[in-house]
Amino acid sequence: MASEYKTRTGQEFDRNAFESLLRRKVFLWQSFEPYGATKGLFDYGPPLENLEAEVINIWRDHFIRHEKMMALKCSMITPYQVLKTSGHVDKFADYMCKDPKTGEILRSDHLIKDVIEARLKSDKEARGEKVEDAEEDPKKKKKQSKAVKSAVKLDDAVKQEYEHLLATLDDCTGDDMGALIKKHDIRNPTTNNEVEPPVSVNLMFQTQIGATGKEPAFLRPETAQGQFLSFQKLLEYSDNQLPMASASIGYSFRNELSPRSGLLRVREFLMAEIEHFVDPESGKRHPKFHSVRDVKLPLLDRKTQSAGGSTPTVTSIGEAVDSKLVDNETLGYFLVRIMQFMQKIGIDPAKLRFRQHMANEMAHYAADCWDCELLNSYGWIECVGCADRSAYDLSVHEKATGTFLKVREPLKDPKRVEEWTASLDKKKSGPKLKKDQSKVEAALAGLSQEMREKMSISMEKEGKVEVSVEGVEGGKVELGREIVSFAKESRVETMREYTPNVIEPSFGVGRILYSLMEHVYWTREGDAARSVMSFLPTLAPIKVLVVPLQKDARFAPLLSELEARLDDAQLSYKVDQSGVSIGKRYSRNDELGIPFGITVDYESLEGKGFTLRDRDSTKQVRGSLEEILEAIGKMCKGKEGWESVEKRLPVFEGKEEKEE
Ligand SMILES: Nc1ncnc2c1ncn2[C@@H]1O[C@H](COP(=O)(O)OP(=O)(O)OP(=O)(O)O)[C@@H](O)[C@H]1O
Repeated sequence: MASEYKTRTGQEFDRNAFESLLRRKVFLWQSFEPYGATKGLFDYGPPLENLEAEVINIWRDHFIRHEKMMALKCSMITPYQVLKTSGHVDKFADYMCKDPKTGEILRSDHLIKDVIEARLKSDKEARGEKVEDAEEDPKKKKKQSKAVKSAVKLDDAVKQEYEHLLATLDDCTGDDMGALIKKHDIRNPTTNNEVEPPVSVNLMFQTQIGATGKEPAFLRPETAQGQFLSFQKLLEYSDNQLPMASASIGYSFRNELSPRSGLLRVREFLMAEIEHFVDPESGKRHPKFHSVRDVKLPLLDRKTQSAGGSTPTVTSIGEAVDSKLVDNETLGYFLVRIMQFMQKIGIDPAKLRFRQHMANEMAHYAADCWDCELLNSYGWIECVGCADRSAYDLSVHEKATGTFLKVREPLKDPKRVEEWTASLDKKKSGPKLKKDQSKVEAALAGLSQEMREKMSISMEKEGKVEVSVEGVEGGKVELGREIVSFAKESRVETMREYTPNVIEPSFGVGRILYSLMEHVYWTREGDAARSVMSFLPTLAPIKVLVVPLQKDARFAPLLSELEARLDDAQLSYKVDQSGVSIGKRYSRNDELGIPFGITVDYESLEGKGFTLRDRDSTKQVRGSLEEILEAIGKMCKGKEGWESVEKRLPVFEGKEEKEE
């Protein structure tokens, strides 16, 4: 079946040819190859390492500099207690099923989804309906074809049940999935073996700090927790002013059960995360929202998805926020800025959409959540998650550590408040409560106003109260009026205290890089062997290719001068002096995505300048060294395009391209 996924020039995308280019040009490979390669771990060679650095530079400029964010570098090794409090120890897990005969581990939800989707697809084929095949992962297709060998028509009721099952799979517990696997006879598609019931496996890599083993820790699964725990320092740095945002670029680690699809699901990956802290009572407005109000975005909302649709509606962010489709201005502002970043690095706008999370995909505390998805040959892939984490993280860390993680700001209009107080007479309570004293104090401090009022009435009537205290024998302590007293007091409140809410755009750099590489890949018309990586000049890993026309010692002084000038201009370059034809040299460097080529020829020796070649059009112009360097410099800064250079400098009718 023809792939739905096309290259930028509308050609069929050939994943094998693309992957072979990535290998040939050492963009990336599986880590530790001589030892048999480790799944889910990749090494980047020079082209990809440089590309990543360029993308990160643009990210820093686009977000950190432009939005005045506070860049942070927090530790990757994270104590157990931090991730226990954040909920990762208990909840950051996936269910797996084991094929008992082969030992293969399958992620339970992926297994169910793959098998049920295969059955639905085969039902469509049996009914003679068109099968949409955006997901062209060959491994997945192979699994699907193994799961269902020939087209089988399903009962209407079964079909409906399957569709419902897929829509609610995210809500399933491990036991639910176990029951589904049994009920629908779901087996390992590769072996057709029955699988063992789902078992929950935490995705964090565990380690320990120091040699005693007494301080368990994890490699962080996200950069966010370090940023939350730096909150008070950030607030001080921003002169106690909200909104404020921090940003962190660093590695995260997830022991994925079944890493697959190359860079898309790996075990160690670079994240770029922003935590934007905002006053919840401000309606989460954003001071710069007016500047993006009219920008249109492709939004695939919840309602469309529940009706089985997958086509986004192009809407201005102003309308989307006004209609509450997007919950608030801050979230909306970030969706626009994410799209603008993607455009800046050369992502194909037709292969980008924002998908709203279904209610069952969001964390219980999240107010709204949108993923920026990029289309590549594996389908639509989440590359940036943009979530409203509300006040959850700061609140839980404050509760667990007693550290003040709130904002305190003066009230414009101080107000008189009446409050019930609960005071312990420590001199008298000490001898009675002994080691439980501090626990009782904490329990009294945690009593609500309503509770304090009720207790004051009990105290009045009975002369004693019973207080629930965590960590004491029996969980309760009886306190008499000689020890504790309740009173209604009036005071003037001058400060407001609140826990900020957090909007978090979280970028997976590897997924973006992979999608970008697919988006810029194409082959020259009529010659599938001549592939090109059309990286924008602003982020191409190498900016200039220098090619002397032939191997000739007379070119040496000019080449040295050229290299010195390129170094001076801080332009990365590669000199290709190999013996092959100039056309071949250009062709093989097009695969590295080098946007410009300078040819040194015999006329150059006579002081008649150099030719400058544009990778995408293969057109050439001629100019002096000054003119050429100026043009390249401007194009690499995004200040000028090739079309305008072509108007300024005389076009050169070179014969290099034909000299294959
Ligand atoms: N195993 C992984 N390999 C590569 N990138 C990842 C991986 N897990 C997450 N990411 C990236 O980090 C970003 C933020 O992480 P987040 O926790 O929101 O992902 P997620 O919802 O767990 O992803 P998924 O549902 O695909 O596992 C994702 O949008 C993605 O780009």
